[in-house]
Amino acid sequence: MFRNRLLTVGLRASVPHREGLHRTAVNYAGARRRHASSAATEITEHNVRQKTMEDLGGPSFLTTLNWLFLKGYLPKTQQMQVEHSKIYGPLWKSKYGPMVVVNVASADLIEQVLRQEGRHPVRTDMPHWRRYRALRNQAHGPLTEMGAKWQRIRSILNPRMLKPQHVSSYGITINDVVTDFLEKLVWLRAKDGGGVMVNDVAGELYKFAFEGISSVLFESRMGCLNDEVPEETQKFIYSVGEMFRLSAVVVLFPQSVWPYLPLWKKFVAAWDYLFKVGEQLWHREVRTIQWLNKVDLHQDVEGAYLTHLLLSEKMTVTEILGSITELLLAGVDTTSNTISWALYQLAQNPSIQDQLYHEVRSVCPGNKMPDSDDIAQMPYLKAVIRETLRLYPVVPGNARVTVDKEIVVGGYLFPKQTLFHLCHYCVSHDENIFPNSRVFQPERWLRGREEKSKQHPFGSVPFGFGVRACLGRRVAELEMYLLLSRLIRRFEVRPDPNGAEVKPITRTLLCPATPINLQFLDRGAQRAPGPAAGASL
Ligand code: HEM
Repeated sequence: MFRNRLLTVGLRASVPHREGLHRTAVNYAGARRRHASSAATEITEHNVRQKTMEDLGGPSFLTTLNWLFLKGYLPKTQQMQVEHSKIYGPLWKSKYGPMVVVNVASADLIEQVLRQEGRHPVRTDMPHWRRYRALRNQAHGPLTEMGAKWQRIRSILNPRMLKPQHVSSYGITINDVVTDFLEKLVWLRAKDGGGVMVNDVAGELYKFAFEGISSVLFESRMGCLNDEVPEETQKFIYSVGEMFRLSAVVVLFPQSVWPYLPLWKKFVAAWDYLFKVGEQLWHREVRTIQWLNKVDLHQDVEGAYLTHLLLSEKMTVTEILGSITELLLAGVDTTSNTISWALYQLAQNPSIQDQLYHEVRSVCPGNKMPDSDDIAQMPYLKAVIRETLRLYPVVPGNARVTVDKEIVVGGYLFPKQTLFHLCHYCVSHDENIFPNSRVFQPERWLRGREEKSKQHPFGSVPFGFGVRACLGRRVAELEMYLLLSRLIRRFEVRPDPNGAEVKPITRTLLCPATPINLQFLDRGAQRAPGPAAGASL
């Protein structure tokens, strides 16, 4: 009874197909394993019947709870994707409380979903994030807005975030942050690491990423890399973590009980703080602009993203605040986790690190600050980041809702409003697409390699695809390239001799389960630049 009720609630979006469900229940009773590759249609005596979502196999809510809580997959849902795809094939449905989710775990099928997106793709309706904004009268940003309003926001935010000539202008600002971060590493290893070791590199990179994105957005420094991190910055960092942690739990409860949950109050408080910081930074920027009299001059201001938004006068203050807060939120853990994993892998693989070092030294010798033109000549550096994002996709699974039309995927017809979960982690570890998939091999991304030419274009799409893909991709890449190239040029990175293997864990994003501690040794002046990697990406 309980199960039936959940099923009914969960399938509310597919009412037109209920009849199909009953028929299917009879036709397929007892069938446990279903594979999307099986025939698209079922041929009966009288007709050919289109398979629908109801025909898909997958775990019940209780089975899912068992996996999450008893089998212990809650912190490693990325691995649950892999295990479930072994049981159910590349397409299956799971139930999470009242939600039914269709999991898609093959590059072909992910391509089918993404290529059928309309003009206004929706990730999920994120009811809890939207409810907060309604409660506090705050505007939606690119992460939470939908439909034509979302498209309008993106059309305003896109140019200065994605156009190469604008993004490369952030290089100087980011290089300043990188300089401070390298000094911070030196300070940390002297202070707590016996002159070599830096503990919890991901935590330090989190501060780097926060400083990096805020300096791009506001052109002002937050002091995250100071010896003593300002209290409000620490609280912002804490609030982001709390908000993500509580998000995953709040959404499991019916919306009607949210206001009565203590965790809802904490969730609201975390968001309040994030918006408060956004507002403070906004005020600071407005004062600077007024001081510089830039508004009167209407000059083209390269650099500060917020200044540009303010001067363009295309958004209201509330809208700018909504967008800036979401950009801050999206731009920190993503970049910092990715660089942490890249360093972790480079430390384990000295020959790969050497190859990267030689490439950087040959393109950018001495203390020259790399810029976008230099980066363009560093295919190996780019391959290192691509491979890191394949092995550790920071967004391990991405949601997509079919809003206004039915679509066919893997031969199954899905109704409007179907919620798809694209299992990127599972696909980017698929041996058929990436041989030796567990091994860190940047070479597989180098042009001219046979493997590269055979790769499926949707085998690893860490920034998403299409019009709703990551807004911060170019800035994130620039940050990661500048930091990694300068860091490897200056230090030789080695693993913690007493450290155990660091595994990934899913806390909304894919993070290191245990702290990553690494040794940073100054590169000897005697090391001569070696040959460049010689390949191109
Ligand atoms: C390694 C770094 C990053 C990775 C791997 C990453 C990945 C992603 C992914 C997978 C999505 C969802 C795309 C989709 O649904 O198709 C996304 C969305 C988004 N990202 Fe990133 N991201 C990164 C860094 C950043 C940074 C630095 C920013 C901010 C400057 C940012 C801002 C956003 C925003 C605003 C969205 C929502 C876009 C929309 O819905 O229109 N991301 N990102």
